[in-house]
Amino acid sequence: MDWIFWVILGLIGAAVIAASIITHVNRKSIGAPEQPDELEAEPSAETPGDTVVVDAELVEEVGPAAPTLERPESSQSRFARLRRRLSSSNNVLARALADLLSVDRIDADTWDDFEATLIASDLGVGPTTELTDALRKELSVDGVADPETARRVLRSELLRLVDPTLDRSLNLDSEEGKPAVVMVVGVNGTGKTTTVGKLARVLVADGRSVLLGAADTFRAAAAEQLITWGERVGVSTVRGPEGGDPASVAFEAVASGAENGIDVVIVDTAGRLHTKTGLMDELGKVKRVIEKKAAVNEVLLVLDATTGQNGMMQARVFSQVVNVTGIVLTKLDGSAKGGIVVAVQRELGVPVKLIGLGEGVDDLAPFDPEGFVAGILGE
Ligand SMILES: Nc1nc2c(ncn2[C@@H]2O[C@H](COP(=O)(O)OP(=O)(O)OP(=O)(O)O)[C@@H](O)[C@H]2O)c(=O)[nH]1
Repeated sequence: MDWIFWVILGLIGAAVIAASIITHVNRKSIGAPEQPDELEAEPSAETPGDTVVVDAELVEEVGPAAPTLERPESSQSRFARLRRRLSSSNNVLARALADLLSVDRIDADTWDDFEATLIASDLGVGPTTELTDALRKELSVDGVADPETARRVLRSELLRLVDPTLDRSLNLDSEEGKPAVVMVVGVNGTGKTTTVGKLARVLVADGRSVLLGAADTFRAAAAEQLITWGERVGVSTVRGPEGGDPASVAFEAVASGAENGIDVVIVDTAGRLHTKTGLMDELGKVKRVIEKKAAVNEVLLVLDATTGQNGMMQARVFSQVVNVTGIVLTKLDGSAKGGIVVAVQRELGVPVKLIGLGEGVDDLAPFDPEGFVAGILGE
């Protein structure tokens, strides 16, 4: 009966070899780069404790099901549409300014109301005082002597606060043979994944090749949501197993980007409360591990404009952990608090680079100070 045992053993062995060949072929067919099965990323000098086991077999790259058929809206018509929305979204500020310009007599109460409205729009105390002082000089007690002059002062003061001198362009210059890397960070539900999708679409329309990294491995649906965005805009997504190491997925995405000559890798990270130290440390690790492969060009902090001053706290903590290079202010369409633009820039010294004004694929625009102020003034 010994021979039966040896035949069964032989059959099992053959099945195992066949299964491993099929797995290998499948991996190649989705375009994942060849990686050693287990790669110990070298610990960097600055963070000797960071090691990450990159299990390439667990990370897969999912390509778009079909080439994208949609054509992005032209930037001109996108901006015109966004500006219309902006003027209605900032209606509290716009109304306060319009009220001030229309009263017959400006007394102490009128100024108090005006200041209260500016503060309620999240402009911050300092900028509110500056704006009010500048206007007080122009507007007489007996009302607006010359509404055109007042409006001009208002426009230039607002513009000065928003600061048109800041560099708001995305830095996408990368080393030869390496992709530019954009990390997208922020608390839960601010609009990170949506922003990654919209941004990928803008970059693809600009003629750049893009790869997405789903470094949100906590939430079951997060990677699926990113893959869906990737399919919409025609780019592939690197994902890992649920509950896996987010740093490992980010590393793999950047490695794949380098191997396949991709211009920009956008890494979506899990939403995390800025108050949870462990999660914030993990975010720092994701960035350091990426940097073992390529420099991180941009760390974009996504802030929900409707959360007001709480957004300021988030901004402070995130910028301590990862060096934030730009703010994406989402949901300005649903907020009456456009003043947060000024407050957050002042606080961090980091410019608002992009704004989200809706859930649609084309509802992301570069932040344009002149357009923003014109929107606030309802022009
Ligand atoms: N109105 C509006 N909704 C937006 C905007 N950006 C994102 N959203 C919506 O906000 C919700 C959350 O967006 P997500 O992109 O899933 O947010 P997230 O930060 O990735 O969420 P987590 O992964 O849970 O942290 C979704 O319903 C989006 O459609 C925007 O600019 N305007």
